Amino acid sequence: MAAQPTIPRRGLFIGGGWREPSLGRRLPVINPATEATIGDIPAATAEDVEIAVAAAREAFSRDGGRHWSRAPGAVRAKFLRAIATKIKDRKSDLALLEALDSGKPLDEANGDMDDVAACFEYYADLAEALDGKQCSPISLPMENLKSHTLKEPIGVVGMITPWNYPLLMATWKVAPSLAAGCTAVLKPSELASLTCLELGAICTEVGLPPGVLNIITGLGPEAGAPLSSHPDVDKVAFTGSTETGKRIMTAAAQMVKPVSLELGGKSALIVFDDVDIDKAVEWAMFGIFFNAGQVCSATSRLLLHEKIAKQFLDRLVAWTKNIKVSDPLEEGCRLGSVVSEGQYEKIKKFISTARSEGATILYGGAQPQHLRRGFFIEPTIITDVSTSMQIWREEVFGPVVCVKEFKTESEAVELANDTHYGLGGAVISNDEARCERISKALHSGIVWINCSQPTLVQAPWGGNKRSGFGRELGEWGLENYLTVKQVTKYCSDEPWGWYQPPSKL
Ligand SMILES: NC(=O)c1ccc[n+]([C@@H]2O[C@H](COP(=O)([O-])OP(=O)(O)OC[C@H]3O[C@@H](n4cnc5c(N)ncnc54)[C@H](O)[C@@H]3O)[C@@H](O)[C@H]2O)c1
Ligand SMILES: C[N+](C)(C)CCCC=O
Repeated sequence: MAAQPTIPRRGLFIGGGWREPSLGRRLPVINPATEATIGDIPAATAEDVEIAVAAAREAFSRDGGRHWSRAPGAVRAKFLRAIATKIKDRKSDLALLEALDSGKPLDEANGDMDDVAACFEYYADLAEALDGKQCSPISLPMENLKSHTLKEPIGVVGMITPWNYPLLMATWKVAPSLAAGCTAVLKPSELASLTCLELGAICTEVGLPPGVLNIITGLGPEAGAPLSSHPDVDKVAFTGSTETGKRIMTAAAQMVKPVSLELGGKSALIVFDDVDIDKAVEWAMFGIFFNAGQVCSATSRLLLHEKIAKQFLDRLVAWTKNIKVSDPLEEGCRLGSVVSEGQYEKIKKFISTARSEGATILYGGAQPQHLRRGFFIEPTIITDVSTSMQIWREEVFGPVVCVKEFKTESEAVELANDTHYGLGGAVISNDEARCERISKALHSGIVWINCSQPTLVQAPWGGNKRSGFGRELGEWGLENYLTVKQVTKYCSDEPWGWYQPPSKL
């Protein structure tokens, strides 16, 4: 097992320095795998939001923006690359903090840190490329007018993020917004904020100009709500539950403030009868047991062709029994604890409701026998599910998959689309044409073919329907933080000629 680190005691990161929260309150940090309190984080309130937003505004307009918001992208790229380098240098201690804070296996947390560094590097490249995209001419059907566009940073961004990938979800917003020239106030989830606070320490080490990134920790209603409704925040970027997303959107609407919303999901994985069963089983497991199913795009509804359903489920159970469920720091752990007692109780309730509604718990459904402390839930497979059951309709956000059989391709598509969500979807089949058809038929922002979950920083990420709108990652992620200005110039020696000039006396 990895050695337990000392949990750094941090304040709020505002204006390039650390501040105690105005009301002096702190929130406990609980290791969900042991239930032990391992540290605490500051609890920001509206007073702190005020100070953080002012710091971000001052940094945005400092020296007319010469050092940040209007500086060449190449200047900002230098800072983003320096942050990436520090993340890599500190990879093992950041991964350890992430695992202790969230309960995810250390191997997964290490992978997350690689993704964080790659994201900062990717947006460093895009910041540089932005310089070459300025002053793009617009083709016009006349000679006397010339137009071009400027891509400008949207301003001060409020960012509110969840706990399932604490530093990675924050990075998906911080890296592109800083690349664009915005300044930001980040409010990570109160359930897992440690690595985001360490990002503050890294910003200091790389000499990021004060106030460009501010990080305030605290509860949603106390710190998140005043941030989302603050009149001096130009845009709110949110990742979290659909319920909170609605609140954010309502608050932002009062100021006609743009929002991007990355919300929940109930994605389906469709498996046809022409597949290599074991290969497909492993993707089905990765789609729902990775990060204990606490993944917005988790393929939590498994649709099996009736001809292979029995054999598939037998193999799925056999493979699932083989998952190492343990303390996240144990070598080879593949399923850690869920993030908190609240989530643990919520997931158990979903399972008991499924049972009481007539579904069968084919495997799992309880706390593992060998782990009596910590918020662990066995990987759980639920069959005999009908489309009216809660387990089919609602996001569990835990290691729980529900299974249905289908006969035809159109039935599979209909079942997959039978949800208010529209984040992800996946199909496994050896028939390429069928996979193409299904990728077009699924009502979702992401489709995986012959896999589930691989995520690339270059490709757009986001959902339709109640999974939100806007796209993160790739060049779409940068556009989220840019506003396009049209500049039009009259360039003729002739007068405009609409009004009669006054007669000369
Ligand atoms: N679409 C995506 O890319 C994506 C990625 C990760 C997670 N998610 C979704 O996130 C959810 C799990 O995360 P969670 O439990 O942290 O979500 P949550 O909505 O409870 O919390 C998310 C963030 O919002 C804050 N918050 C809570 N109430 C608020 C309020 N009234 N005003 C402003 N901020 C408030 C929280 O403090 C936290 O920082 C799941 O539904 C999951 O699907 C989506
Ligand atoms: C693709 N990842 C890395 C699992 C991240 C998904 C983000 C949403 O939960």
